[in-house]
Amino acid sequence: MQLIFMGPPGAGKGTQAQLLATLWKIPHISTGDILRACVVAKTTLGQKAQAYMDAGDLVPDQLLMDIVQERMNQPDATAGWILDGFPRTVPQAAFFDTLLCDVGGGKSGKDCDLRAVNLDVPDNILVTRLLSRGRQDDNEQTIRRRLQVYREQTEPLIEFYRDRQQLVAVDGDRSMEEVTAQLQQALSVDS
Ligand SMILES: Nc1ncnc2c1ncn2[C@@H]1O[C@H](COP(=O)(O)OP(=O)(O)OP(=O)(O)O)[C@@H](O)[C@H]1O
Ligand SMILES: Nc1ncnc2c1ncn2[C@@H]1O[C@H](COP(=O)(O)O)[C@@H](O)[C@H]1O
Repeated sequence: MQLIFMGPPGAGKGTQAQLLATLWKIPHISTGDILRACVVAKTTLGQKAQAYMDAGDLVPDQLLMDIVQERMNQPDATAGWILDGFPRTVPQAAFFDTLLCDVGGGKSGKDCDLRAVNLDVPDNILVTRLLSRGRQDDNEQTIRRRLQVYREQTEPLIEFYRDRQQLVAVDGDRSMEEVTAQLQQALSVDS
């Protein structure tokens, strides 16, 4: 199963991806988690990324492409994965198609079983959820910026995947259990 989880900050991507990846025994690959680990470890990458993350801006595409390329080449990523937080820009999505072609024996993202799940949640609910999550980038100013960046740079990917008939739209403004059930149904997996 090759899944991309999309949606605005606070939509529940990480929550659902973690749960379903455990259930389906495939890796949950969160670029945000990878970057936060690099910040904590004070790696060169973490030092480059921190200011962007604290401001609610996207980290430059090239850094993300390097991270994802390395991660997708690890042995546990051969049988499938849930990718959470990537791609987030049109250049990232184009890069990902090429990468899938390289690691997937010549089948590009367009031709493989990739599905892009979009979790839709209204802004007022997102802000409430994020303020109560209380991560370092969950203050009011950064949340507003992340939502703006999402609308400008990431939301266009919904049409990108819809045009390719790979989009699965799910209402994320439900309880966690209801969202999980919707996802299982939409992706036709019972367990
Ligand atoms: N269906 C839900 N109902 C209520 N709260 C939820 C739901 N799903 C997730 N949450 C809570 O909302 C917060 C944000 O969820 P989560 O971290 O999964 O979002 P995300 O889309 O991964 O966000 P980000 O892109 O900012 O990392 C968390 O505190 C989580 O517990
Ligand atoms: N795909 C990405 N492109 C650019 N920047 C990214 C990407 N994924 C994560 N980031 C940065 O990390 C924070 C937190 O990510 P979450 O997915 O919300 O945990 C994000 O605001 C970007 O600065």
